Amino acid sequence: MHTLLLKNALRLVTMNDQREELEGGWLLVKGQQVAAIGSATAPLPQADDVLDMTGHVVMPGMVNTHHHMYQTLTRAIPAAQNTSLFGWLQALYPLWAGLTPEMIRISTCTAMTELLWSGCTTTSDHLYLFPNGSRLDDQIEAATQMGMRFHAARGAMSVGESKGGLPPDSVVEEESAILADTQRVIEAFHDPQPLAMQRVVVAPCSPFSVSRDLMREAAALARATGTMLHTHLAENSSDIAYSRQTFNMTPAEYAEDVGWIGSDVWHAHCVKLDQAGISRFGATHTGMAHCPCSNMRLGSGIAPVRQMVAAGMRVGLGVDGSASNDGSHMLGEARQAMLLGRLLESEDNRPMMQAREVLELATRGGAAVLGRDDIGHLVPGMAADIVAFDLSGIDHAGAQSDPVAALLFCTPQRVACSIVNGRILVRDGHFISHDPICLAERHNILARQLLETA
Ligand SMILES: Nc1nc2[nH]cnc2c(=O)[nH]1
Repeated sequence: MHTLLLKNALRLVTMNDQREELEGGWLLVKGQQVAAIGSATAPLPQADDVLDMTGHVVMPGMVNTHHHMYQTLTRAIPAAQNTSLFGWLQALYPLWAGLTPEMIRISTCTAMTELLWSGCTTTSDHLYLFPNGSRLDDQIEAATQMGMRFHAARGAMSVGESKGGLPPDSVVEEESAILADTQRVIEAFHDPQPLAMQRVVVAPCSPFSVSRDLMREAAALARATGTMLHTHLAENSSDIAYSRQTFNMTPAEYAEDVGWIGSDVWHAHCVKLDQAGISRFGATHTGMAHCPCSNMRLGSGIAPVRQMVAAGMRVGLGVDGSASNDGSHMLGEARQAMLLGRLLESEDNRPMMQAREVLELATRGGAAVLGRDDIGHLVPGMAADIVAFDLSGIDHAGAQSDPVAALLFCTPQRVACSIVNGRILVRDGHFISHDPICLAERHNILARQLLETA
C-alpha cells in the first residue's frame, strides 16, 4: 500500500478529541487512511513519498455542507445583485432554465476547483433543477473526475407559480418523476460504507417550491434507503411569512409536521428559526448549514450559531450557491462566520466568537452534519483528507505567535497542498490533473451561452 509522510509541520492541527496541535508534528498516510501521527520528538517513519511542511499549518480538510454549484454560471448578474431572497430567485430562475448537462459538469468542476483550493475536501451540493436533459449523473461524473469527496443532494421543485409556489412552471418537475429519479440515483450512486467518496441525499428545494406531500414522501424514501435529508428552511422574513400564510405554521413546526427533524436531516440557513424551533431541533440533533456570506449578501440576517450549538443542533458551514456568495472559498467562509458571529455576540457582551471555534464547525461540525465519523479530524483510521496552508508569505508576516488563529484572522489563502482519500490533488499550490485556466475559459463560454439563450 502506498505511504505518504507529511513532516515538520509548523502546526499539525489534529482536531482530535483533545484538540491537540503539534508543533513540528508529522502525519503518515497509508492508502486512503491516516496511519500514524507523531510529535516533533517522535521518530519519523519511512514513506514512499515525503512532503516537507516547514512553514505550513496542516489540518483536516474542511467540509462544505451547502452549495448550488451550477450558480457559478450566474455570478454577479446585475438584476440579482441588490435584491433579497425571493426577488433574487425570481431574477435567476429564467436563466437557470437554460442549463444543459455540459453546464452542470463544467460548473461542478469550477466550484470544486475553488473549494479544493480553499481547503475543502468534502462537499455537498444541492442541485434542484434538471432542465434540458440534465441529470444528477452529470454532476457525479464531474465530481469523480475531480477526486473530491461528494454528497450529491438530489434537489427538486414541484410547485410552480400556477400552484402558488415561487418558481416559474417551466422549471418544476412532476412529483412522481422526482421520487422515481431520486430512488434511481440512490441505487446507482449511494455508498453507505466508511470512506465513501459518493453519497446521495434526498433534497426537495424549499417549502415555497415543493408540496407538503413531496416533503413527507421524500422523508419516507430517505428513511427506507438509509439516506439523509436536506432542504432550505427559515432563510429570511419572507420565507417565514410564506410558511405562516400557506401552512399556518412556523418553519420549524412545518419541518416537524412533515417528518423533517432528527439526526438524519440538515437544513440550510435557519436564520429565522425561533426559540421553540431551536429547542426542538436541538433536542432532536437536527443539523444546519450556516452560510454567513450568503446570509449577508441577500440581507437575510444572522443565524444564532452559538445558541444552536448549545441547544444540541449539529452545525456546519456552507458557502451556499455561487450566485449568492459569489465565491466558494471555504476558509473565507470560516473567517466570515467568525466575524459575523462577533457582531451578534457583541449585543449582550458575551465572549467573542473565536477562530478555533469556527475551524471546528468547518471540520468536525460539517462532518457531523453530513452524518460522517470518518472525516473532520485526523487520528489513525480516519480518511486521509488533509490540507496544508503555507504561512511563510507576506499575508502572514508577523502572525507567528498563533499561526492556527492566523488562518482566519489574516487574508484567507489558497492551500499549498490538498489530499483527498490519500490522493494528492494539489501540490505546491497547483492542481495535478487539471488546468483551472482552461476550465475557466470553457466555463465563461457556457456562462455567456446561458445568458444569450434566456
Ligand atoms: N440562498 C438560497 N436560498 C434558496 N432557497 C431556494 N433556493 C435557494 C438558493 O438557490 N439559494
